[in-house]
Amino acid sequence: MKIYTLHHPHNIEKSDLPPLVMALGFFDGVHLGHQQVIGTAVEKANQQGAKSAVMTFDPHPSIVLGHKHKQVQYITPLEEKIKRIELLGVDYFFVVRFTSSFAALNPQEFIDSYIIGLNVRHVVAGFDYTYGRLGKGTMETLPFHSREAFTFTTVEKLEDSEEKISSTRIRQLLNEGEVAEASRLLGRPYEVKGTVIHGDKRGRKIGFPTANIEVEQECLVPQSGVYAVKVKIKEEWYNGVCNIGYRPTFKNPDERSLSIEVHIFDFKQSIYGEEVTVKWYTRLRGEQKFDGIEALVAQIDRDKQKAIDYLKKLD
Ligand SMILES: Cc1cc2nc3c(=O)[nH]c(=O)nc-3n(C[C@H](O)[C@H](O)[C@H](O)COP(=O)(O)O)c2cc1C
Ligand SMILES: Nc1ncnc2c1ncn2[C@@H]1O[C@H](COP(=O)(O)OP(=O)(O)OP(=O)(O)O)[C@@H](O)[C@H]1O
Repeated sequence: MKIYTLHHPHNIEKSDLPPLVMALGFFDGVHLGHQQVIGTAVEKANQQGAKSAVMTFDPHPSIVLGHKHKQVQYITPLEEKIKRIELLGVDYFFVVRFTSSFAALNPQEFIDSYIIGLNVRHVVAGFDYTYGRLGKGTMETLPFHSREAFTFTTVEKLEDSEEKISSTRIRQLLNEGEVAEASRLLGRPYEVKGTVIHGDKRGRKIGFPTANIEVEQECLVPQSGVYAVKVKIKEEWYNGVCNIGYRPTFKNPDERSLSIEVHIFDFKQSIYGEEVTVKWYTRLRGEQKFDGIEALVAQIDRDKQKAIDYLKKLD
C-alpha cells in the first residue's frame, strides 16, 4: 500500500496518480461498518480497473474543532489503522493532517482539491459521511459538488441490535469493560501494543509474577478490572490473566496510577523492554481492595482458573 501524508495545501498533481476509487472517513477501529465501506471501494476499483484508496485524517477532528483539553483515545492509533486497512487489500492510503486551515475548507474546496484533484473517479462513503467546514457537505450534496468528475456509492447503515456500529459505540463499550461485545463489533479481539516495564516486583513474591505494560497515552485502555487475555511476545501468543487498575490492596488512593499487568501462564522468561501486544477477550470481575495478601492471592488463583477455562474454549 502506498502511503501519502498530505498537509494543506497539498502539492500533488492529479497526473501523478492513477484513477482512484476512494473510501472516505476517519475509520478509528476499522470496525465491521468501516470494513463494509472499504471493502466496497476495493470491489468497485477491481470492477472499474482502477486503484483502491482510503482517505483519513490525523489527528481526530475533535482535537481541532473545539474540545481542546479532551485527549482522544484511539481504538486503532494511526500505525495500527494503516496495518488493518492494508490487510483489506487497499492500494493507496492518504492521511490528511487535520489542521484548522484544512478544517476551514468549504465543501466545494475540499472536493476540488482532495477528491477531483487526487484523480478520484468514484467515492465510497457511509450514509452519514460529512465533509467540508462544519460538516456541511453530505452524501446528498455530493452530486452537486462532484461537478460530474466522479460517481459515488453510499453504503447503507450497518447495524447490530438495531444500533449503528460506530467507533463511538465501541469506545463506550471498552470504557465499560465490555471487551467481548466491542470485539464482536470490531470483527476481531480488541488489542493494544505496549512495552514491558519494571513494576514493584511484588507479584513474584505473592506467587503471581506479572509483566507490567506501558501503553501509548493515546490508546484506549479498557475499564479497570480483571480480564482473560492473550499476549504476543516475540511473535508468539501466550494465554494470561490481566489486571487493569490501581492495586487498592497495596496503594493509597493518593498514589493512583493506572497499571496494566499480565500474569502469563507457564512463562518464565525476562522480557523487560520487549514490545508486546495484548488482546482482551472477556472481563472476569472488577478490581477490589482486599483485607490482606492471602485473600488477594486466593482470588487471583480463581481468576487464573476462570481465564484458563475461557481461553481453552477458543482454541
Ligand atoms: C489476575 C490479577 C488480579 C488482580 N486483582 C487485584 C485486585 O482486585 N486488587 C488489587 O489491589 N490488586 C490486584 N492485582 C494486582 C496485584 O496487587 C499486583 O499484581 C501486585 O501488587 C504486584 O504488582 P507489581 O507487578 O507492581 O509488583 C491483581 C493482579 C492480577 C495478576
Ligand atoms: N455502521 C456503519 N454502516 C455504514 N457506514 C458506516 C458505518 N460506520 C461508519 N460508516 C462510514 O464509514 C466511514 C468512516 O466513518 P467514521 O470514521 O465517521 O466512523 P464512525 O464509526 O461512524 O465514527 P463515529 O462514532 O466517530 O461517528 C464514513 O464514510 C461513515 O459514513
